[in-house]
Amino acid sequence: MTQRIVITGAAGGVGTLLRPRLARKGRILRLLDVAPVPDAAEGEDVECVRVSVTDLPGMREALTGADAVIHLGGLSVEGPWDRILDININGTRTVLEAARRAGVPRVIIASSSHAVGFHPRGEGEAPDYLFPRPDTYYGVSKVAAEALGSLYHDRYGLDVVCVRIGGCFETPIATRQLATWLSPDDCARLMEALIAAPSPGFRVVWGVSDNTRRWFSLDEARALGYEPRDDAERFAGELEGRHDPLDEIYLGGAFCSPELDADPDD
Ligand SMILES: NC(=O)C1=CN([C@@H]2O[C@H](COP(=O)(O)OP(=O)(O)OC[C@H]3O[C@@H](n4cnc5c(N)ncnc54)[C@H](O)[C@@H]3O)[C@@H](O)[C@H]2O)C=CC1
Ligand SMILES: O=C(O)[C@H]1OC(=O)[C@H](O)[C@@H](O)[C@@H]1O
Repeated sequence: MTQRIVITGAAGGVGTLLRPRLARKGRILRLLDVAPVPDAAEGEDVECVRVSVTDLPGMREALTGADAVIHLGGLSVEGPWDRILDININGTRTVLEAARRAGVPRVIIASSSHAVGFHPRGEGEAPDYLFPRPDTYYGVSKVAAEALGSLYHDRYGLDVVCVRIGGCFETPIATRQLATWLSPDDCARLMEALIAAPSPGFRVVWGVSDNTRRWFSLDEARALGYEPRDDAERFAGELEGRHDPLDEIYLGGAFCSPELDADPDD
C-alpha cells in the first residue's frame, strides 16, 4: 500500500529540509503551499499542490487519500494580528477540519518554543506540556494551534501531535540555537517517529536535537520513538558571539522584546 503524507508550507525552510529526508519507497509526499513548490525531480515521488491552508474546500481535496499531514504552513515569525489570526489560527483550524472531513487520521502540527517564550529560562530542562506563556501574537497562534489539536482529538478522535520546534535550520544560526537547534536529520527522525507511533492520541512534544546545552525535555518525544543523534555543540566556536541578552532571561529570547510589537498604535 502506498502511503501518502501531506506537508503544508512545503516550500518553506523546514519543508525544503524535510522533502529529501522523508522520501521513502512506497510513499508519496504531497507538497502543499501558496508559494510555488519546485517540481518533482527525476524519480522523486512527490505531488505539488498550490492551495492556501485557509481554503477549506481546497484543503479537503488536497488531503483526500492522505495517511497523515505535517502542518508547517503559515507565518513563521511575528506579524500583524489580522494575518496571524487568519493564516495561523484559522489556517490550522481549516487543516484540522479538512483532515476530519477527508478522513485523515493523523495531523502533526508545527508549534514553537514561542508558545511558552515568556517562561523564565530557569535551571534545568523545560518540561513537556509546559503551560502556555506566549511571547508574541505568533506564539499565541501556536498556543491556539495546540488547543485546536486537543479539541480535534477529544471531539473527533484524530491523532494530533504538536511539536514545539526549537530552531530547525541546516546549521544553528545563533548562540541560543546551541540549546534549541533541531537538526534537519533529527527533524526527519522525529517526523518518522510521529508518523509511525501507534495511536498517540493528543501529545505535545519538544522538537530539539540532543544538544549538550539543551533547554527542553526530550522525554515525551522519546516516548513516541524519537531517537535524536545530533548535537549543536560542534558549532559552538562559530556561534559564541551571536547572542541576545534576552536569551539569558526567557525561553523565547529576542521574541520577548517589546520592539517586536507588530501592531504599534502610532
Ligand atoms: N524553522 C524553525 O526553526 C521553526 C519553525 N517553526 C514552525 O514550523 C513551520 C515551518 O517553519 P519554516 O519552514 O521555518 O517557515 P517558512 O516561513 O520558511 O515557511 C512557511 C511556509 O508556509 C507557506 N505559507 C504561508 N502562508 C500559507 C498559506 N496560507 N497556505 C499555505 N502555505 C502557506 C509559506 O509560503 C512558506 O513556504 C512554521 O509553522 C513555523 O512556525 C516553529 C519553530 C521553529
Ligand atoms: O526561536 C527560534 O529560533 C525559531 O522559532 C520559531 O518559531 C521561528 O519560526 C523561527 O524563525 C525561529 O528562528
